[in-house]
Amino acid sequence: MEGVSVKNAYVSVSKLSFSRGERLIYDDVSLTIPKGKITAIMGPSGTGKTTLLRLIAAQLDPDSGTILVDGQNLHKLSRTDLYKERKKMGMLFQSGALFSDMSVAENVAFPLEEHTKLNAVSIQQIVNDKLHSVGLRGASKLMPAELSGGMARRVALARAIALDPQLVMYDEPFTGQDPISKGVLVKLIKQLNDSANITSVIVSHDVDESLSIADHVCILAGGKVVAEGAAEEIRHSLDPQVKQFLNGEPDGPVPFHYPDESVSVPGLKGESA
Ligand SMILES: Nc1ncnc2c1ncn2[C@@H]1O[C@H](COP(=O)(O)OP(=O)(O)OP(=O)(O)O)[C@@H](O)[C@H]1O
Repeated sequence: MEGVSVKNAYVSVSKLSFSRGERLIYDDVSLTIPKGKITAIMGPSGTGKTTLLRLIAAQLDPDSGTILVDGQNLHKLSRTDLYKERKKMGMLFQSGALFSDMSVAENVAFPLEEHTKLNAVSIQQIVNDKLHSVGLRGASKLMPAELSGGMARRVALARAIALDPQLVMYDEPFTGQDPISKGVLVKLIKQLNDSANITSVIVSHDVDESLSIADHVCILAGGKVVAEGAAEEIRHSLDPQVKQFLNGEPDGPVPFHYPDESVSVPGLKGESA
């Protein structure tokens, strides 16, 4: 199912290979992230989903293959041009904690102060708008330590969209959130995607939450794309690997164990006994 043709690609990954030391993370992978839609990237732990986001953002370079973002190969750009292009991307990484010594408003203002020449009044207006869009305008003066986990994630989201990005990448946005916060985040991601015509990519283990808003789904395992297509198609897929993943079954075609060369079974590449 690799290399599904999708009209209006915002990100096109073509024949991507990438290794970390001896470990082949991506083996000739092609996939598409459609423009203006929400794409969910799913797959077992350690497959390389975060790595894929870092490759798309050109924080890492492919060993071979190409990644085009809005038609541009970011990996070939000069540092200055790459810096400009990165401003069009918002990233909400798991590790993207708020600055603890800055208020909520100062956190959201930070990218605007770093990357624009806007005056303080304009910055304040944008900060208010962004906080309003995540329902936290009233929290602008609070410090991160005064926020719940769900509120902190929403502030981080307001910061990620401060520069009006065309592409927003969310790495495990729902992790550690209670069901209510998860529901709020799901709605927010969908709302932001639709209202600002953003292209969104969600990397997540939360199958139900991701599938509830995804238009396009890509399931990765063992260095390959095991399934890619419309969310509806994937949900009804009869492919055993897809079913194993969507149903959270520990045993199936996708190995549970991290590859261990010392006990690998001949003929089963990347699978341990
Ligand atoms: N900086 C690094 N140096 C070496 N190996 C790394 C580095 N970062 C990640 N890896 C390895 O690359 C592989 C893919 O990691 P990645 O974080 O992309 O997986 P993931 O699918 O996002 O996992 P999870 O769902 O558990 O977050 C893992 O085997 C990991 O150990």
